[in-house]
Amino acid sequence: MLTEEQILQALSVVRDPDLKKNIVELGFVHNVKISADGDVTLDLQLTTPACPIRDRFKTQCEQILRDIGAKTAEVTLTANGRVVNANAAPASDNALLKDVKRIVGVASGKGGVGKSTVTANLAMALSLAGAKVGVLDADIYGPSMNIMFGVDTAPEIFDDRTIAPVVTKGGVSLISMAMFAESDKATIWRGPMASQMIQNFVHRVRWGELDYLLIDFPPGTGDIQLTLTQQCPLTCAVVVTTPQEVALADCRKGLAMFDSVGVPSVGIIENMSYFICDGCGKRHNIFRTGGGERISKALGVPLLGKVPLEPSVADCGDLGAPAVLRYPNSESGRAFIEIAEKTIHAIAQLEHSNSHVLHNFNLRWDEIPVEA
Ligand SMILES: Nc1ncnc2c1ncn2[C@@H]1O[C@H](COP(=O)(O)OP(=O)(O)OP(=O)(O)O)[C@@H](O)[C@H]1O
Repeated sequence: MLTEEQILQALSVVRDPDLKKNIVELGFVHNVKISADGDVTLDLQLTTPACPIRDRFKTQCEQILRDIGAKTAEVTLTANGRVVNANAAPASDNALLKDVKRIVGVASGKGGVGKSTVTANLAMALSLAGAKVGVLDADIYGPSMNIMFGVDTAPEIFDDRTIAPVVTKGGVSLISMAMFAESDKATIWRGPMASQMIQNFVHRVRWGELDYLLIDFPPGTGDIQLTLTQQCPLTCAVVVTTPQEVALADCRKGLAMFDSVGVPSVGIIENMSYFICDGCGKRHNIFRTGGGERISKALGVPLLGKVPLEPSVADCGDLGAPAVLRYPNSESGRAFIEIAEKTIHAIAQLEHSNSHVLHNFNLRWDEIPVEA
């Protein structure tokens, strides 16, 4: 007669390649039941229903249980307190995107330039202009879109493993990596897991009918970003920068990354361009000026607009409503509205030009000179 101890001992050879520990020490094994006839059932609790190797885990564990003498073995996969159907037929790859008219990647060559802030405000400005808009927060390093939109509800996950986005104030459909992480724990999305998760978000979310789906990219131009450009059927991209030389150099890398995979960049957005003092009303250029124009001219990618550094922009991020919704008449609010109009125009031009690749920088994205 098998014991629970023997079962756990035997299953400890199954390792999670991402977490580099075995499934018993990771606490994945629950509800071990051994019948008088030697039938064994147990639950295997996954960190995500989208675990890329969940089927392999199930097969491997059931085989081990039979090998050590179980008459029959049944492993039930669970995640987030629900049963995961390992054999559920996956939704056909782009089926749920069929009513999404355009997918726009929002990227930055480096972190901290305000890419997420710009994505949230651009989405809201497009929505306020009457478009149906979705946002996929794929910033695996610091998903923050749920905070920026003041959303704290979890999305509904259906039996067929599709997900319903959460609709924010102002009517934007939102899915964020943050909704799938425990808020009090640092979640490290490792390469393959992050990539699988992003694929699920793109292909398993019931986006419904959208005019624009904005994807907030992780900052930088590494492998993850490149994979994302290949996984998402992007219509085009916009790149966010600040006027600083160091940010501009990275902005070129971002543009060249999209170029290298044949995704046209329709514009550059310069954030934190200047500061207007609420005391003296004077405009202060904190960074050097003209950077956005220079890079736009050099690479032939339109500058969609400049957003000032304004406390209300940062405040809205903290308080859960994009500035353009709360202060549409502020300098930054007006800048975001203008940027949204120019983005609509740039995408329409791209669609009418019928050309897939607008630019040819003749630069390898990882070999960009540092000078702007
Ligand atoms: N125009 C602005 N005026 C004032 N504060 C801003 C502005 N743009 C961004 N910020 C603030 O700067 C900080 C960084 O912005 P954000 O998180 O959007 O950057 P990011 O480029 O997405 O960062 P990362 O991708 O590295 O996480 C935030 O605190 C945000 O509120």
